[in-house]
Amino acid sequence: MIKVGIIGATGYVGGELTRLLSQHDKVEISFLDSRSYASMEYSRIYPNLKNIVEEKCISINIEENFDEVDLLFCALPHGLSQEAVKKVLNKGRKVIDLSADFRLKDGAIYEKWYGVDHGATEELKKAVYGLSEIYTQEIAEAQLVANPGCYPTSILLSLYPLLKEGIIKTKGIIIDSKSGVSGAGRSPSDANLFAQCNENLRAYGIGVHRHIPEIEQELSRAATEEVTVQFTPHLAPMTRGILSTIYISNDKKAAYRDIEGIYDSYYGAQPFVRFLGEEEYPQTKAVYGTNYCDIGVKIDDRTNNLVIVSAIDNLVKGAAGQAVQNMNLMFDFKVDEGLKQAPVWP
Ligand SMILES: NC(=O)C1=CN([C@@H]2O[C@H](COP(=O)(O)OP(=O)(O)OC[C@H]3O[C@@H](n4cnc5c(N)ncnc54)[C@H](OP(=O)(O)O)[C@@H]3O)[C@@H](O)[C@H]2O)C=CC1
Ligand SMILES: CC(=O)N[C@@H](CCC(=O)OP(=O)(O)O)C(=O)O
Repeated sequence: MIKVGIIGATGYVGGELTRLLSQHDKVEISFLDSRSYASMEYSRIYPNLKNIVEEKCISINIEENFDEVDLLFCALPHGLSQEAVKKVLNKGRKVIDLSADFRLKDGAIYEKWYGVDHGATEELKKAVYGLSEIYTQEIAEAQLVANPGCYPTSILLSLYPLLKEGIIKTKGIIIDSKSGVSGAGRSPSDANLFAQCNENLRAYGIGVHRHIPEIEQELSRAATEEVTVQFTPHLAPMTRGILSTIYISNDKKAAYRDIEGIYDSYYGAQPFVRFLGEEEYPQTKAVYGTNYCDIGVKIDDRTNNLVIVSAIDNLVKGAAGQAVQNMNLMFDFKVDEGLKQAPVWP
């Protein structure tokens, strides 16, 4: 049994971490930190957890509360967890940060894309990028895991194996992703008002979205050469889910059976990546509330394009579920412990 604490526990990602951890047999939640709701019962904020999570929120004292836990989850907006991460590492404990602060290996690239200084570049060197199925061994040995972004998770699980095995081109990759509104977090904003999201679909951040350097960093590692991508995210009128559709011209003449073989060798023994083949296409409802990532592939001989589609739940595989999966790796628990829920349907 390990003790964990969550800071930023009242955000959507914190809420999802609490839901998943409340069902994990090897975990005891020590504290649920909140600035805004200190002393309030947690289930007043997350009514789905009534009679399941009895704790009240507290505003933690870093020095005292960090001594209680084996692992800290940081689910704060970017730029806010660096001091906490430094303290946890100094105390020799483990931490999983769900923000973008430790994902980019180069602090200068973080500063360019996020527009804020990086205050923990030494700690950055210790961070392991937490894409569970790809960096499994490094994550198991890590003290600091940088949990991937939601869009990057859906994209990298699809593309990393194919680039690593050299079966697709590194140039001209086009990615079109659609996200549910919970991807924007719980803080209200004009752009996320119901009347403006419902029955609406819109692109945003074309060529400037903050996940571009993260996607390119990891695809370049896979390909061992610089990879650039055309990435367009869209806000879709749904609560959860990301559907990514990726287009690459099939100039290397990849055959379906070779692609299937590569996915099978990377994910055949992994519980959460389901390869659907070339006849079935992933859909967000089929992974809703779960840690699954569904992937499908179509080779279009008429246009000479390879089209890859992937679906995840942004709050689970795209955030809290992948973090719990990483915790399982770090503490040598079964990889699917606490994550075995089947998706709801319809
Ligand atoms: N939403 C998603 O799908 C995903 C989110 N992420 C990342 O996870 C992290 C948390 O995201 P999410 O839960 O969606 O965000 P939310 O905005 O829903 O929650 C963040 C929480 O952080 C706390 N907080 C503490 N200090 C501040 C501050 N100065 N400003 C704002 N909030 C503060 C707030 O709780 P309180 O006031 O109670 O302390 C708030 O509830 C972010 O870094 C996000 O980018 C990663 C992958 C997917
Ligand atoms: C729909 C929506 O707004 N999505 C968010 C996803 C951000 C996120 O969660 O990513 P980080 O963890 O890297 O901050 C966005 O596009 O900014």
